[in-house]
Amino acid sequence: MTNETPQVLTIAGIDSSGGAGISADLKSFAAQHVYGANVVVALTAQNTLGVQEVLMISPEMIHAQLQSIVDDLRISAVKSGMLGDVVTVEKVADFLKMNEFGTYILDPVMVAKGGAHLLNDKAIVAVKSVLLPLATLITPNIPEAEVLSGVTINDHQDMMKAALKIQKLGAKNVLLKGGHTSAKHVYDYILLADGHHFWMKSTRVDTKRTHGTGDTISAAITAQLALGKDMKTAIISAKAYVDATIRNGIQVGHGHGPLNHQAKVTEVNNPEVLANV
Ligand SMILES: Nc1ncnc2c1ncn2[C@@H]1O[C@H](COP(=O)(O)OP(=O)(O)OP(=O)(O)O)[C@@H](O)[C@H]1O
Ligand SMILES: Cc1ncc(COP(=O)(O)O)c(N)n1
Repeated sequence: MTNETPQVLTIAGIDSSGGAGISADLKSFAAQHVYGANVVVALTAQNTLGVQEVLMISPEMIHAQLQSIVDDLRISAVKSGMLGDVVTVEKVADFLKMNEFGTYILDPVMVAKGGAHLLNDKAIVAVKSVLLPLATLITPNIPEAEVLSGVTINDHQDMMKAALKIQKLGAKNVLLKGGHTSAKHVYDYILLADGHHFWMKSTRVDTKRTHGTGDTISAAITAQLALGKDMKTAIISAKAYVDATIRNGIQVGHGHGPLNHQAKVTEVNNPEVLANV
């Protein structure tokens, strides 16, 4: 057999301005040299200023898309992003249980940068009970980790406490992203399945162009795992990639602009990896 390009799948929403959601995922997959398929669960009328409209796709149409994928493609890793409502969350959970993909990355997208809610309250409960226990890795940001764990996060100790609680809910590995602070450095906390834990530290980029950072890093991790990397290496490599896309910004729109997926990753983008902070 010839060298096959890994095939990965994102299940998420579409952002019409191309910065977040499925658009960010596909750009991130392409940059990691894997083939990306996409199942659309929601259409959003969205730009860098905010989300103007959301249209959920019917459960039947979501089912049909998922079926089309498994009937033909050979998916080795799946990630999910914006899921919107309970029916969609349950559909995704059923699909994951029926097909053993091995790797499932749960990005528990709840609120867009502009403040729009992309997951309703009942669906948050469903994510916690049916999707979280299926996750190889969950990638909450600070507000999402607070909702999932019930821990209010004010410092590094709180991040560790929240990640442990989330792992106890069933996710094997946890990446708690630290973008939502105003400190000079950003610290992401990683708790692995075997209890090993570490921090990734990088210098904060003073920019509003951070639309889709969460989608981009979780998609890059999905791709790296599909390429055969171990969890720690996949996370560090994806972090360097997202750092490059933030640090080499392009000017699009008037609000939270998108990332630059053409950016080259260099030494500068490697995070400091620390056992303790
Ligand atoms: N201003 C910044 N400078 C450098 N790195 C950043 C910055 N903002 C976010 N990051 C990094 O980007 C990644 C995503 O973090 P963040 O906490 O913003 O996730 P998110 O809120 O889910 O993203 P989004 O909602 O925009 O999709 C993390 O690795 C974080 O450290
Ligand atoms: C369809 C879709 N999926 C995810 C996000 C989160 O991204 P961000 O927090 O950067 O707005 C979004 N805005 N839109």
